[in-house]
Amino acid sequence: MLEIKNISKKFDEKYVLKKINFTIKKGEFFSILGPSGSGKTTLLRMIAGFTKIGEGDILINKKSIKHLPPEKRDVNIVFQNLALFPMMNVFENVAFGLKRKKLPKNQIKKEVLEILEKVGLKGYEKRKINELSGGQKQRVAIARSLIMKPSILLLDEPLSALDRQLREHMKLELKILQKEFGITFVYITHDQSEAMEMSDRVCVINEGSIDQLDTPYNLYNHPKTAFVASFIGENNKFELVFENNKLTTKNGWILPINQKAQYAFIRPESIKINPQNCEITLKAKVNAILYDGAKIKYSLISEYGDEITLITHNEAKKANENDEIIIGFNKNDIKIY
Ligand SMILES: Nc1ncnc2c1ncn2[C@@H]1O[C@H](COP(=O)(O)OP(=O)(O)OP(=O)(O)O)[C@@H](O)[C@H]1O
Repeated sequence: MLEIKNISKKFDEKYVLKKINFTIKKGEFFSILGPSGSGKTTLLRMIAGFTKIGEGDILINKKSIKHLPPEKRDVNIVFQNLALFPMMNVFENVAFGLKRKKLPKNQIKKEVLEILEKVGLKGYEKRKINELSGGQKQRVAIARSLIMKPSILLLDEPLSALDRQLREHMKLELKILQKEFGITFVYITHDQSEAMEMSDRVCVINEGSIDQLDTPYNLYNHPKTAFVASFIGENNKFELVFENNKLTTKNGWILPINQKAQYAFIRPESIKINPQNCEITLKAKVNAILYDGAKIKYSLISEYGDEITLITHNEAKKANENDEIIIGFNKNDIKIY
């Protein structure tokens, strides 16, 4: 339903977006993920109509929206700073768009009360915005957008101001609301775990270009570039040297791969302690251990001096600090770029 066609954008003679192409399906939870400055907000503002589309076009339901003003685009946006009206109470904030549409008073009341119940704010109608917690403000902002029943809701880092626990909770709530309303979400974030956990598909942007557009599963298991391999999830990264037909790390560990490459990656959970039957084994020393209940993270130094992180999930501790251990993994676990 939303097509981004060959979009490029220059600011001060420098391209911040380069030939961006993708299509978003109706009802999809779609994230645009990238580091700070990669061009995410610029793209979102073009969809919303706040930044002029330079080269390329944007289509909603096959019609170009290039020349439509923001209010005619059937999209709504939840800003990072929420942009709520501080002088109005919760009811008035949520009712704002419907009032502007001049709907009858009793219909506005009915719809506002319905949506407030859905976002868990029943009974908060008369509260002032500054009398709400961060999570409650967030829900008002979302209710205010959802009530307009846009085809597409754009969300620009909407959870970034919340503390960790609330953010975790709101991730789940957002996902549930999105499914319930069946609205297409375009979600901007620099936080890979937010994008991975909530999205149907994620578009990874790096320096203005798409590195990979894929499902969270494929981004994690089949990253197409070294950037995606290091940006998504935890990964062990090795810089490589190719000499005398041998691929080695800078510290001299020879990889069992007869091919030129610049980087190798091995996921921390692919590496085993004291393995039974792994194709590759190395000696390593345990430098430090981080325990968080669900997982244990071991920071190791291999016999060649390479730093390696190993993660086990919900298992008893298998080694202590300063222990000399054997670690192992299979050839398939090594991804090269
Ligand atoms: N109006 C503007 N004039 C000039 N340069 C701009 C303008 N808006 C954005 N830029 C530049 O374009 C680049 C992309 O910015 P953008 O805000 O889209 O990135 P982002 O990925 O959303 O980053 P963040 O996560 O930090 O918000 C940055 O280098 C930024 O400085």
